[in-house]
Amino acid sequence: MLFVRASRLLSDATLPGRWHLSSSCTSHRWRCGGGRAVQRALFGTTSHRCREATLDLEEFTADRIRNFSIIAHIDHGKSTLADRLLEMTGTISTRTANKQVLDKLEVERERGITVKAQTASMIYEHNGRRYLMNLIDTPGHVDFSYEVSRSLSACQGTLLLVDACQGIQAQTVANFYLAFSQDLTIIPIVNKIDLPAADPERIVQQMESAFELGAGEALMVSAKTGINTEQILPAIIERIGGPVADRSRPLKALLFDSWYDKYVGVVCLMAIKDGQLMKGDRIVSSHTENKYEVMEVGLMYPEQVPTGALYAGQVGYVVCSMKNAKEAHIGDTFYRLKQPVDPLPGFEPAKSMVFAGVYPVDTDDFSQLEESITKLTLNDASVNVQKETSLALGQGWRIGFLGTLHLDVFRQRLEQHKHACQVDGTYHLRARLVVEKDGKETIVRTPADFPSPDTMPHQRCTLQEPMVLATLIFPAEYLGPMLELCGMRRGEQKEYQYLDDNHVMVRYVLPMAEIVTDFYDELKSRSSGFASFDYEETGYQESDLVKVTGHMFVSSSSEALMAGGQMDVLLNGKPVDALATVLHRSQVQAVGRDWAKRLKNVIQRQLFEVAIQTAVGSRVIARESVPAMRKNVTAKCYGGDVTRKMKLLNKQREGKKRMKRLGSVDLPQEAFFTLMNKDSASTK
Ligand SMILES: Nc1nc2c(ncn2[C@@H]2O[C@H](COP(=O)(O)OP(=O)(O)OP(=O)(O)O)[C@@H](O)[C@H]2O)c(=O)[nH]1
Repeated sequence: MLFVRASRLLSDATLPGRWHLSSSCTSHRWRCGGGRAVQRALFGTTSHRCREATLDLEEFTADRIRNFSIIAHIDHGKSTLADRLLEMTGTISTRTANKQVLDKLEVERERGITVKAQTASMIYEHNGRRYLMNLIDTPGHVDFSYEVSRSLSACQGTLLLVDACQGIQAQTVANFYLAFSQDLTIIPIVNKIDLPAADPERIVQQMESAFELGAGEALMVSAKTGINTEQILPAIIERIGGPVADRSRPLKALLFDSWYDKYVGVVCLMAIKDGQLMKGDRIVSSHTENKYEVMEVGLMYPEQVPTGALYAGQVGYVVCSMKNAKEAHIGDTFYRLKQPVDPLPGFEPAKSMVFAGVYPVDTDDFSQLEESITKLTLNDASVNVQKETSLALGQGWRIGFLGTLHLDVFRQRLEQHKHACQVDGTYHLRARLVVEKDGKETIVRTPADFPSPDTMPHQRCTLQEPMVLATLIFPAEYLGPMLELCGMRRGEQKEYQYLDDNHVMVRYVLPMAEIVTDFYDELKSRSSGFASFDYEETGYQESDLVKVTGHMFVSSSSEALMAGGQMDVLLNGKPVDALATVLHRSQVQAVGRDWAKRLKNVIQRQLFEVAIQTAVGSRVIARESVPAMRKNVTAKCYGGDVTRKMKLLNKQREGKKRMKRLGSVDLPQEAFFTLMNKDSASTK
C-alpha cells in the first residue's frame, strides 16, 4: 500500500511527462530492494540511479527478439491485455494494485485514453529458449494516429484486438490499414469472450470480410480473466518474425520517441537496426550532425533498467548528452562517430491541424504560464507554439494541435499545473492559401492571415482546406441518418460495404472542418451511440472559404451612418481582432445569424441603440440590435408645462446623437471568452 501511495506522490510531482516509478516497481523490488524503491518514490530519485539493477541482453540475437504492438479501438482492452502479458512474464507483479502500467500520463489515467505511445519489454521462455519481447503501445484516439504509425515502424507484427461484443469499429479498420501498409504480421484477437453478450463467431466473420483474414487465425481470449491468454506469446513467437538486423555491421539506430526527464535530460527510445550501442559510445545524429556521448542505455522493463549495451534488433532507451528535447528529431538515424551510415527513411513531422489562442487571465501570470507551456511541449513535439499578441487579449500564444482532443488534453494538463489561463474557443483549422502566380503557399492559421477580398482576385490565388478519409461503421438500420449526416457535411462517398448481415461500413472524404467540432456528437445521437468513426488525413482540396467578421453599429439608421456611426466591437476599449472566423460559404448564413444572437446576449445595454452585424467583406449577413437604455429625463419635471418637457427631451436626443458619434461599446474579457467558448459549432 505504502508503495502505491508513494508512487502516486511521485506521479504528481513529476508531471509533465512520464513518471518513472509506477506502482509496477513492486515487480522488480527484488532487484532494487523494496526500501530503496519506496525511498526513491518518496524523495524523487529516479530508477536510472538504481545502478545495480542491470540486465545482460547479449544472448538476445535478432531471431530471439520480437517487436510487436497492440492496436485496437478505444476500450477494446489494449491496456488490460498489455498488463496481462507483463504479468504473465513476471515483468510486473500480479498483485500490482494500480494497473495500466503503460498509461503513464495523469490525463491518460483520468480519461482512460492513451495519448503517448509507451514501450515495455519482457523476457519469455518458449520451447527452452528465452525471447526478448518488446511491446510498443499505441494511442487509441484518432488525433494520435501519428503516434500509432510512428510506433508501428519499430515493430514487425501487431495484435489486432477486437471486442467480442462490439465487433469491428472504425478505429479497428483505420489501425488495420496503418499496420497493413507497413507490412506487419497481424494476429487477430477477439477479446472479452467472458462477457455474456460475447459473440466471437460473428466477430471472426466480420474480420474475414473486412480484412480477408483466414478463418483459423483469430485467438479468442479474455484479457481480464486470463482465458486463453497463454496462447498469445507463443503465437507472437511463431507467427511474427524477428527483426532483420546485423550485429556485425556499423551502428544504425532509429530514434522513434523521446521525452524529457528533469534529472538526466532527454531520454530517447531507439530501435537498433544494425550494430550495437554501448554506454560510453560517441554517437552522431544524421539529421543535425550533433555529437553525443552515451551515458546510459537500457530496457524499459517496464521502467528504465540499465543494460550497458543494446544489440541489433533490440529496442531500448538511450540517455546521451542531449540537453534540449528539440534536438531529438523523431525518425532520426544515429551512427557511431567516424562510421557514418545511410540514414533510414525518417518520419514526416506531425502537422498541427487545429490552432487555438492561449492567454493568461491575469497578465502577471504570463511568465509562469510560459514556463508551463515550455515544459509541456518538451514532451510533446507535435504541439506547435508561437507567441502572439492580440490587441484585445494581450500577450499570449497561438498553439497548433493535432486535433481537438489533443487540444483538450493540453488544456487539461495546463490546468493540472494550476494555471488560470484562457484558451479561446475560436480554434481555427489549418487552411492553405496558394498563390497561383508563383505557386507560393501560405498557411492560414488565424482569420487575420486571411487574404482580404480586394487582394484575392488580383493575386489569382486559391484557398484550400484540409480533407480526411473517414470510416464509419454502424448497424444497417442507421444507414439513412448516417448517409444524410455525411451529405450535410459536404462528404463524398468512396466505399460502401456490409461487414456482416447487420453491419455497414462506409468511407467518405470529408472536409476536416466538418468533423472536428460536433460531428462525433451528431453521429452518436443519430445512431443511438452505435456508430463508430475514425479518419485519416488525405491532404488539401480547393474550397470556397470566406472570412466572417462581427461588427457593432450604434444604429443602422441613416442618421447614425451620416454621423459616421460604425464601431468595431471593443474589448476594454480595443477592437476585437479575434472576433472573426473562416468558414465555407455554405455555412455563412447560419453561423452569421448565430453569432449575432450570441453577441447580443453578452453586450450590455447602452444609453444608445447598438446594432450588431456579422458580415462577409462588405456584405452584411445577419443583424441584431440591443435597444437603448431609457432614462426618464422628465421625471423631476412636475406640472403640466409641455415646453419645459420638450426642451428636456430635445436635449436628451442631442446628447444621444453625440454619444453615437463618440461612443464605444466595451465587452468585458470574460464575456468574450464565454461568447467564444460557449459553443464551438460556429467557430471552425
Ligand atoms: N469483461 C471483460 N472486460 C475487459 C476485458 N478486457 C478489458 N476489459 C475492460 O474494458 C475496459 C477498457 O479496457 P482498457 O484496457 O482500458 O482499454 P484500452 O483499449 O486500453 O483503452 P484505450 O487506452 O482508451 O485505447 C476496462 O474497463 C477493462 O476492465 C475482458 O477480457 N473482459
